[in-house]
Amino acid sequence: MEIIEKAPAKINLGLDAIRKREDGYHDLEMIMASVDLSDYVSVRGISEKKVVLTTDSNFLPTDKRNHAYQAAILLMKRFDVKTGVEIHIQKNIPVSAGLAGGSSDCAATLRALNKLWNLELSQAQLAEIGAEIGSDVPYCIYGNTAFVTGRGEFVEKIEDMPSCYIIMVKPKMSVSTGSVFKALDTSSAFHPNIFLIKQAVEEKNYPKMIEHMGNTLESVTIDRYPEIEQIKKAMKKFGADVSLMSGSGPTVFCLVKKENRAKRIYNALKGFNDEVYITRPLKAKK
Ligand SMILES: C[C@@](CO)(OP(=O)(O)O)[C@H](O)COP(=O)(O)OP(=O)(O)OC[C@H]1O[C@@H](n2ccc(N)nc2=O)[C@H](O)[C@@H]1O
Ligand SMILES: Nc1ncnc2c1ncn2[C@@H]1O[C@H](COP(=O)(O)OP(=O)(O)O)[C@@H](O)[C@H]1O
Repeated sequence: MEIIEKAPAKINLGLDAIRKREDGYHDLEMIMASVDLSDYVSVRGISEKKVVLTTDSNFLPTDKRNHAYQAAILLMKRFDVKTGVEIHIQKNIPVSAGLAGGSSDCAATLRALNKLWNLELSQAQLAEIGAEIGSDVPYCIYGNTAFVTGRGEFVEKIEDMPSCYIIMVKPKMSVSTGSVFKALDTSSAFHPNIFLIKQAVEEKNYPKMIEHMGNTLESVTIDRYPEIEQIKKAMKKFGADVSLMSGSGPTVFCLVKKENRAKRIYNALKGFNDEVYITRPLKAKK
């Protein structure tokens, strides 16, 4: 039996890194939203007790460094599964981009294996297991628009973000999340008001949402890669309502309400960037 799970990318509409904790992680407050750009993870049971991972991407490890591989090994050990699995990742989300591609693949693998191995784990249990692999995995188990706190393990589903077009630019460089957090000084950093972004999303108030969107990590990554600021400015110049870096970067996204303007911005950005995507927010299944 083959099971295929969709693994969507996320953007951070708001990210506040509040303080560094004793364990080295940071306490965060985030508004996250899934977008319609997805990897696809397929799993197929095999009789031999092993994990075999393949992918169509040249940029991914296929061994224990892969988050999907780690998910399979963790479930296998914890629930004493006697058989094995072949995992294939169809990769569409850019890697090390601030879009949580690896975490989403991990979450999709957990969901798929929960079905394949009849483990009957709840979303909360899958999220708890996923937190052992990465901070963004619990959110990726739930997906859609959410208010996320702690290290990333507390996830509260909220209303879908207002309908709009999202244009994303992935600059060439890759950014290590750990190195960005290391360079962050929370005492002097900008702290967006996440409560107001959350309120705006709940009220479906697009103007209020874009007014308050912000990301504490943005200036850290921009200090290292000033071209992120240039992309942000270009997006605004071409007519975007708001532009922001996602997560630890380097992907920059902008939002716009009107389709014709979204297409114009996409085409203008394509003129001087190789990797540009036009997409929309994913809607929660009712
Ligand atoms: C910043 C965010 C925002 O959505 O996204 P990305 O830019 O990675 O997409 C996430 O919090 C990233 O989550 P994830 O990529 O899973 O991080 P992890 O593998 O758990 O951690 C990588 C490193 O980032 C730092 N880290 C991560 C999460 C957190 N709350 N505090 C931290 O200080 C730690 O130094 C850790 O060693
Ligand atoms: N399935 C996967 N997809 C993407 N990256 C993965 C995966 N498994 C492990 N990784 C590793 O995780 C790191 C972060 O990748 P990714 O999740 O794409 O970025 P980000 O956390 O910035 O959104 C990279 O070093 C990558 O090699």
